[in-house]
Amino acid sequence: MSVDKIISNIKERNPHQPEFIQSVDEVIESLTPVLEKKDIFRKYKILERLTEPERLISFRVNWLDDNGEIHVNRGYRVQMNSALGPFKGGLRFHPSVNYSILKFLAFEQTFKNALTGMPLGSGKGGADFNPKGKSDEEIMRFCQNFMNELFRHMGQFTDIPAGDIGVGNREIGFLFGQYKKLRNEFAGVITGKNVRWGGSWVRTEATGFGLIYFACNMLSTQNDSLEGKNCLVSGAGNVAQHAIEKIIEMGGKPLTVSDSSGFIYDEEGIDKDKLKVIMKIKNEDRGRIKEYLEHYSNAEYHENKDDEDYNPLWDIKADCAFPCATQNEINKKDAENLVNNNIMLIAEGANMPVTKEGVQVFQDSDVMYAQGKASNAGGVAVSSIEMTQNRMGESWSREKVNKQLMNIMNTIHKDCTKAAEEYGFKKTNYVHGANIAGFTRVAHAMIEQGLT
Ligand SMILES: NC(=O)C1=CN([C@@H]2O[C@H](COP(=O)(O)OP(=O)(O)OC[C@H]3O[C@@H](n4cnc5c(N)ncnc54)[C@H](O)[C@@H]3O)[C@@H](O)[C@H]2O)C=CC1
Ligand SMILES: O=C(O)CCC(=O)C(=O)O
Repeated sequence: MSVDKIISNIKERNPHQPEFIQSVDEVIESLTPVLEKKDIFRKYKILERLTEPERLISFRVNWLDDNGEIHVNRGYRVQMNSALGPFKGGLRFHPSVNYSILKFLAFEQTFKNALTGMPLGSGKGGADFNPKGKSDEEIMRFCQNFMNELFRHMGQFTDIPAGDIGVGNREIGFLFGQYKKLRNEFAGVITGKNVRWGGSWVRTEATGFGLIYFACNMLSTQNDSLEGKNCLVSGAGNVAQHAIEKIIEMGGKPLTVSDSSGFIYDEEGIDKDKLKVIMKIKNEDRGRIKEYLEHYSNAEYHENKDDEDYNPLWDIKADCAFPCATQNEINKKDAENLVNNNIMLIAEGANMPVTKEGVQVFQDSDVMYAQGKASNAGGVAVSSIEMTQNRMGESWSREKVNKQLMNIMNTIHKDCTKAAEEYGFKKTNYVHGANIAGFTRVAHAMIEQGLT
């Protein structure tokens, strides 16, 4: 069957799932030469099998709000692919969550987890629950009721969830507590746990730190570094906060931070003290990023407007851009603005933050561009390190884990450049490199394990 026919079949089988189709489309151009060169991948129908989850779970989550009113949400787990290890990937709590979003995330996770070189299958889950404005007690009740069903499908050798948008340290605590209660076992079944009770050092920071380690690798191909570079960062959550922390440590200057209402532009740069303020606003007060102005009135705040067809954050002149908020936050016009303003490097902290048309703009330019599959893989890599520590009953030092994270990001960078070159692409074409390297690793495992 031709590659085109494979793709049209996948589209027909998954109507009304635009994000999922987008994520599949994004890998096709990279994989076409691989599928054409290696018959075996077509014979074993690897692409068809990779795009069909091994298992889809959907369930009702009832919970009581603080006024005693009952609410009903929908919970999900997409168990995507277990060729390389148990299903592994985060949980997202956001009103937009549906099968299309979770299947795109789980599909990307397959490539990403393969790239880490660790024994990790792929999955993703979550609920269409909006944590915004909920009390701690409401969040706890929601997490407990979510786990009342999910626990049946998890296990340290089966499926190990973690956090994602709307699921941070607080939620992981409530989810783990309920799992422990239901199963009567203290096991490494969730990652991102507090270091005081089974978590790993550096897991909280890992995605943001890993992103910046990867970007440093990209810059080093041009004999350059982050020192003195102006950086645009979107998001203000886990990934954005720790990306900013590492940019500062590497001598760069973060200029922006954002949430779903708008963004802050601080021309003088966000330093360590300002980052502490952002962390307090977001992690403790659970407030809006606009509150930054109450502390630093020199900064500018731009409120999102419905009628704007581009995001002015991406039109600020800078050297590097790190989208760390959510999918499709950079459209074609944003991508053109970045390129026209001579951005050097874009590395994704978020999953699929650039639309298909935006990706094309980057691919047609000279800008260095890395997709999240490669550049944000540090989070799941340290999750794997947390799982290893849990199984061994050990707790490794912060320095040891951080060093491993750095080594993993260096290796992913090397593997991407090698795979791109092997198939005749430019060495620094990280899009093709990551897709090919991730695909071939998981494809061989699927073939070797037979048609299960
Ligand atoms: N937490 C992790 O370890 C990993 C997260 N990711 C990805 O990174 C991205 C961010 O995740 P986290 O930081 O964990 O979540 P988070 O919930 O801690 O933070 C998300 C941030 O994005 C902002 N945001 C959400 N929608 C937005 C919008 N439409 N416009 C602007 N800002 C918006 C939120 O206000 C929040 O500040 C997601 O794409 C996630 O899938 C990727 C790899 C690992
Ligand atoms: O650490 C994990 O298992 C999940 C990380 C994740 O959800 C992601 O890489 O997008």
